[in-house]
Amino acid sequence: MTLKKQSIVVAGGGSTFTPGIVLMLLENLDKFPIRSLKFYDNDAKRQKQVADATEIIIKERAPEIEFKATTDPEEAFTDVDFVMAHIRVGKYAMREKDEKIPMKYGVIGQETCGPGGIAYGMRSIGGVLEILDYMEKYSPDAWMLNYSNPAAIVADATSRLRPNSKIINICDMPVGIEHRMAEVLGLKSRKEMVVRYYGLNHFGWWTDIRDKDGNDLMPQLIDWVKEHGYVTPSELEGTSDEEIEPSWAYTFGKAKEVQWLDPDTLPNTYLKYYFYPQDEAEHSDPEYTRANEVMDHREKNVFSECNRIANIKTAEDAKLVADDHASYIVDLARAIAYNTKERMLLIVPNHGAVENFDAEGMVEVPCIVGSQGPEPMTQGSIPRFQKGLMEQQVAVEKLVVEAWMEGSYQKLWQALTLSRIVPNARVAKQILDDLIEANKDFWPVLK
Ligand SMILES: NC(=O)c1ccc[n+]([C@@H]2O[C@H](COP(=O)([O-])OP(=O)(O)OC[C@H]3O[C@@H](n4cnc5c(N)ncnc54)[C@H](O)[C@@H]3O)[C@@H](O)[C@H]2O)c1
Ligand SMILES: O=P(O)(O)OC[C@H]1O[C@H](O[C@H]2[C@H](O)[C@@H](O)[C@@H](O)O[C@@H]2CO)[C@H](O)[C@@H](O)[C@@H]1O
Ligand SMILES: [Mn+2]
Repeated sequence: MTLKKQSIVVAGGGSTFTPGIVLMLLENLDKFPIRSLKFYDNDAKRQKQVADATEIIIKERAPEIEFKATTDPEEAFTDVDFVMAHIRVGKYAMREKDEKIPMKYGVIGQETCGPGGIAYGMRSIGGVLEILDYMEKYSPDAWMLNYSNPAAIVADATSRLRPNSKIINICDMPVGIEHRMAEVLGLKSRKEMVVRYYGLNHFGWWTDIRDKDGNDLMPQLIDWVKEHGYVTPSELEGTSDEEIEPSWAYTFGKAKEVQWLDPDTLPNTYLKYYFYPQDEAEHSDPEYTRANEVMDHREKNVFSECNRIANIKTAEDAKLVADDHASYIVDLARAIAYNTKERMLLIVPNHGAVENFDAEGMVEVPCIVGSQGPEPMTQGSIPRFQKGLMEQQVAVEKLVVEAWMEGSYQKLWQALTLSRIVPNARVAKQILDDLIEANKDFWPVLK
């Protein structure tokens, strides 16, 4: 059967993750053929560096694909089937502030959790809605597959403000962890596992993991994780060929302490910020946070490699890589384009998938994905511990969205106060007032 050729726009063309997605798209042309690839960004200079390298990569590996990079929404969003979005409103300069401002008050600052995530959410909602609106104006039948963070807040905002839009919010953390689980189990690929999982984004638990024959893999995994977290055997032995930065190594190790809270399940790594916020604050350097690490490593590496490719005019020895992050979004696009019915974890309206949880909460659960989009799979009732945590966290996320919609200072103060990461309402207010000052070019005015 001949597969229909697809037209893609990557929104946030200047993202450090764009080259990985391009490479993954090129590696999958037999399963997901492409006729047109476009980049869209509101920072022409940043995007051009990635685009110049991409132009060379495409010329060498798939010259039949039409490629264009633009800052013009009409040109970008006209005649597309998929928008693959990963924008960062305020870029790393604002991520650094999200992380450092809470630290002034001894509170951990994080990209997607606690006060940092709340600040980022208040910037992202408008940017993501703008892109969604461009898509619906210029290509009303297209789907938007959105990685832009903080995915939990963005997903709640898009489901409330654009309830009929074809947007699916996604996260690569579960597939990143599943990749590690597969290594612990000695499997060739994470795709050999069938999982049950529930939670909010960056706030969830695996309840069941089996191989394709139905054999239960949980006992073996739990035995490993309670001792080593998600550090892999080869990392323990020092024989791993996957490069990992110290902060991620610490996170994967810390997961064991997170797992102890519920010995029957396996947790998402991000729960460490909610269970051990003081440990995280103590472990962080307020002068050099993850944003600094990313700017010094991933951003430098990706942009210097793109610039090198553009200078030597060949990508034959390119050192850019495609990982689970890229394979996940390409698999999702393929599932929709060709009705593959792949089982994938996605962020969707609950509507009963978690039986005893808010029907309007955006939950992360396994879904069967076909040309109509995701069909969530029911995960049953959840225990009181997880339900209590999720009720509190979903209220934080919904209050942020309401604060953005209504321009409400009070609701944002409530959101910060309700976050498990913030110790009390007074500290919440101090952090909020500093965040308002730092975000005056991005947030709606709060009254
Ligand atoms: N959901 C996930 O699991 C997951 C995983 C990895 C990265 N991410 C997210 O992907 C995004 C990109 O991450 P990164 O580290 O590569 O960031 P980055 O800063 O390198 O790239 C983001 C790009 O977005 C552009 N941008 C910002 N606002 C825009 C707007 N309004 N319209 C168009 N373009 C805009 C910037 O100019 C920049 O080029 C972030 O939101 C990050 O949190 C999500
Ligand atoms: O601090 P960063 O920018 O490196 O990462 C923050 C993101 O972390 C998760 O994505 C990881 C992923 O889990 C890992 O397997 C690998 O692919 O790197 C990704 C990005 O570094 C998380 O899911 C994202 O939401 C965060 O933005
Ligand atoms: Mn994520």
